[in-house]
Amino acid sequence: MRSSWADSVANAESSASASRSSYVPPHLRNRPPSSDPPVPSHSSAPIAPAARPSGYSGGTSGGSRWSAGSVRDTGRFNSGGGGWNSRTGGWNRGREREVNPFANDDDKNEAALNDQENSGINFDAYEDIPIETSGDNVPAPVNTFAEIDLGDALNQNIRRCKYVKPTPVQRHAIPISVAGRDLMACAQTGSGKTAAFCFPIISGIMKGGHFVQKPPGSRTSFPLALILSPTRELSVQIHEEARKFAFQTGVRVVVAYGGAPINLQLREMERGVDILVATPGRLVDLLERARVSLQMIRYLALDEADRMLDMGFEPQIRKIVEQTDMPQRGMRQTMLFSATFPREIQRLASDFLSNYIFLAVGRVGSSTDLIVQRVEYVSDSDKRSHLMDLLHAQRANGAHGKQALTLVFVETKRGADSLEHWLCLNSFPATTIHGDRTQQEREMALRSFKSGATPILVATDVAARGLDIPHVAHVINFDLPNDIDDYVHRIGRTGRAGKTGLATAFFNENNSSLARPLLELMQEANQEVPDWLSRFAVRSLHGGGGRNRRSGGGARFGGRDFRRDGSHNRGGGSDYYTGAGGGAGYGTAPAAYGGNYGGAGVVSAWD
Ligand SMILES: Nc1ncnc2c1ncn2[C@@H]1O[C@H](COP(=O)(O)OP(=O)(O)OP(=O)(O)O)[C@@H](O)[C@H]1O
Repeated sequence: MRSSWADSVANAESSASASRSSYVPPHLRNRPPSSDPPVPSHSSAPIAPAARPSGYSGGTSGGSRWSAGSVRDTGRFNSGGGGWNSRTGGWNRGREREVNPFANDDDKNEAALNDQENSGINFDAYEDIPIETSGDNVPAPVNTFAEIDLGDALNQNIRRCKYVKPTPVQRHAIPISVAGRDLMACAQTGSGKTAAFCFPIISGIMKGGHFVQKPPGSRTSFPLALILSPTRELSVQIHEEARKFAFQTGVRVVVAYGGAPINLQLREMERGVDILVATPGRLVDLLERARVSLQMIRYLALDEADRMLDMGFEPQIRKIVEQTDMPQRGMRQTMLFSATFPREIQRLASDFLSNYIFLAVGRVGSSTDLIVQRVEYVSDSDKRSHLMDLLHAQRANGAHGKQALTLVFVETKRGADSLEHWLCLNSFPATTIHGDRTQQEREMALRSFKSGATPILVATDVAARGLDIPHVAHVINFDLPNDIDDYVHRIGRTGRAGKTGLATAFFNENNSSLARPLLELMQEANQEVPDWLSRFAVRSLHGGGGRNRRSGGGARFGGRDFRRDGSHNRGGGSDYYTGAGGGAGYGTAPAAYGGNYGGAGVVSAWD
């Protein structure tokens, strides 16, 4: 497990001195020392520097400071000699030892072996999931990892991770990406999307031999792949996973995110970076300091892509993708992944993609039926005592402690602190994660929760997406979100990788607008819907409420590629599915979309 940056600071001196003696600059790692400037290999790459359109790198003198450092280096790259593409043995061929990312997993692996943690994934739960693909010449799915030539080292890591066979999204997405195609993929929470975008990237870099490193003397790094995610914790998690997948492949993965000392991250990057995992804010900072150039990017992955392209992030992402030296679409491979993909976001996302394949595993925006969903009518003033009842019942059932973590979502940061305080006063050890806490506190809270030391985590939406925390048995929506897709992500912190989970929501009049989408979502997942919720849904419909965007819609399997809707390139009109299953009233006003992000006192911890 990754330690917090505070730990890193504490360890920095010792590790720095330990590594100093054995440090080999990246550009010298796998070949005899030479004075030749480095030249990247483009042998099988989809992009050649010469083919890059002019102008996008801002390559004029006095141009954008974003690319100032890299423009100079472009010339150096292009003018150098060859011999740089023969790095196959990875870290161990150099003098620097690669830290074994599985080392801390030894105990966990033992336990996993016993309870068959990963190999015991309940694949039957996924077998009858409907799958939709659209686009030109969609590569055929595979049934086993062995059917795809991912490379020996990566295959070995897949075995180390105890992934016996690919999940449905992996079966479809990996062959598509390995074939070099752009992809917009939507698959349920906890269904293995991280590996679905990491494997093709790692394998592609290994096969291409494109181990570009920065030219000697340059302080600018030139990653080949960029993985962006909306939160610091998710970036850390993707980095941890990717490091496992990339172990001994020669592919080096580095993470950069806000709230942590940038110098440590810069130092890591200076040691070489093939895959950069980052939050957008920190990446912009690195670009502005000219410490990273995106001109060698051949793989771009956006995790939680719909969040990355919503109102809060879209300008930053556009800046990163369209106004830096990153190769244009078609010249790089772009992969977008999420469990939810509203149609209007699909439309925005298509700006970043070229001749892409759309993949939906399950209905777009649906929740998995591995999660038992309960909704209870609780007035605001009763919420605390109701929560207490639930927690007491859990404790009485012995369902508390290390094997059963409870994640409680609230609306505001202040609300999170106050609920945590109250829980602790009532002898329920709790901690919080939200945007007003320092990054060190956030990481400590997450560690304490994961370890079971503090089995209740009170969180704002900063913990809603992507976090893969084993043993979260219960997600409680103490305050429901305004948006049904946020609900889908929140409850998706349980019921992951084939395991079952429980989600309880406290509903009252203040959540009326969510009644209808919630009811539909629950019906679709074969959940028991209380009569009173149906009445709320009907009332909200007649009263003009229930206006809540849906990711898909449709009676049986309505999640689909927006391109299939004949109206997709018509200007104006509703951007929202109405759904064959009686989705009338879902066409929310554009102003409402994303309106719950970043509002005063609401969610502000997005990085
Ligand atoms: N083929 C596999 N076999 C067994 N376990 C797997 C496999 N693929 C992924 N997993 C495990 O499943 C869990 C969920 O994976 P992951 O976090 O990638 O889900 P996700 O689809 O990205 O979820 P979210 O939508 O919440 O971000 C992880 O613990 C991961 O290690």
